[in-house]
Amino acid sequence: MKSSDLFSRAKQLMPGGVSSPVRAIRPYPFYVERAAGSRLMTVDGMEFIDCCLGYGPLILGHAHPDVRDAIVRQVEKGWLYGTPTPLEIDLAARIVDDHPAVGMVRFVSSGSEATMAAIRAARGYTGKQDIVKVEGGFHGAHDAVLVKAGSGATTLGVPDSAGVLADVVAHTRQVPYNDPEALETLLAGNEDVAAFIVEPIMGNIGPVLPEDGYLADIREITAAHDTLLIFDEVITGYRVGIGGAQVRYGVKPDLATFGKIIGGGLPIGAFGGRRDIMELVAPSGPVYQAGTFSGNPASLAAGYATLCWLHTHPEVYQHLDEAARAIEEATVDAQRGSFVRTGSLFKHFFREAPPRNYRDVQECDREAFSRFWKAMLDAGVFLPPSQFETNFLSTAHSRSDIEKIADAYRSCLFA
Ligand SMILES: Cc1ncc(COP(=O)(O)O)c(C=O)c1O
Ligand SMILES: N[C@H](C=O)CCC(=O)O
Repeated sequence: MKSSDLFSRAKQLMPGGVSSPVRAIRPYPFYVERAAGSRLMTVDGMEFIDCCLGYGPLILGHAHPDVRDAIVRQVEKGWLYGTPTPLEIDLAARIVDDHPAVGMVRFVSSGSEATMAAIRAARGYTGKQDIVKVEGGFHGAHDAVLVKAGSGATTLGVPDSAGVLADVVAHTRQVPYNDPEALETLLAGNEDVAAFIVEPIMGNIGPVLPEDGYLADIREITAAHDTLLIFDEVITGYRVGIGGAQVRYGVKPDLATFGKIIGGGLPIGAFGGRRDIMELVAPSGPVYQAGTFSGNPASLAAGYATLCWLHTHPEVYQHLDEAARAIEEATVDAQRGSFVRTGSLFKHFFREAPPRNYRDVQECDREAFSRFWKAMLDAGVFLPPSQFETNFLSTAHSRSDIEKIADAYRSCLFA
């Protein structure tokens, strides 16, 4: 069956025809039959260079042999036990060793669960009720954070979701990114804030980068007001380097959340941080958190294989950075717009100056982005289909892939 026919059938069976809203490309999404390395192969016989990479987890590309072998080895031994496994100790130790801010970690099944539980732990620890998030920040699809949420929520025009109780979101305050004064003002006027949750590099409207000193400032401000700082590293964890943004920028949050890369492409999430906070999580403490699939052996195996590979090839972060720079160089003469990149995260914004925050990103010319995105697809490059999502590179992108992506940028931006 062709993609168009599959989508017609899917729409009869699933809301919008998809399992996650960002996938509902118009007029219909392409359906993937298989993937390898940097490529996606569709049921229609098309092949695309993939710069979406499952929205970030696949830093080693599709079906990396080490990760595939680890999954197969695990699956041959069974894939759900409902008991502890040695693997979870290995992965926990890896994450704890790599992150000075993380003394203990709990595995869950998604990034959404991780942020939900981290917020609960912060409330349990502080005894305070409110949280602060950044406008345009995306921390998954649970009630407390679906307020001015980035990602698909903004792309589809529902940054404040229907169905979320007003009483719940009354406890979620907002500040603009890159604005430490706004945070200081808010915390000075509200003593009931348990945590400030922030993507250290905004990945769900961007990337939008932290200005010099911003992360250190918010560390200082939150500490001064007895508010916990939560870094949501679901995208940045192992993406911007081993140790994520907290190591890269040298700022220690109280709690951190992970997902994506730590599962090597299988479902996972984790939250961790200071031991005195994490000790409050059940069964050692009263903050309840649980899950049938938490610490799923196949996900742990895929994640551990991915992190081991990154540890034995630390030079890849430099290579990925150079690859993204090569793409940027292809856009230097762009008549309009701005290119933002850090490591293997990159994006061309249809706005004169690089955005500093959500309000800036919303000024982008979305129609121009849509035309550009379609032209890139026609040129054989699949980018996430929104001005509000980050593009990714993987270690599977060859020099020739990067040249093709750069050529496509050149022709599609100037077309
Ligand atoms: C920064 C961030 N936090 C949390 C999430 C939620 O993760 P998941 O989709 O695994 O629930 C995402 C992505 O969706 C994310 O990008
Ligand atoms: N931006 C989201 C995660 O990072 C995209 C994933 C999704 O919503 O399906």
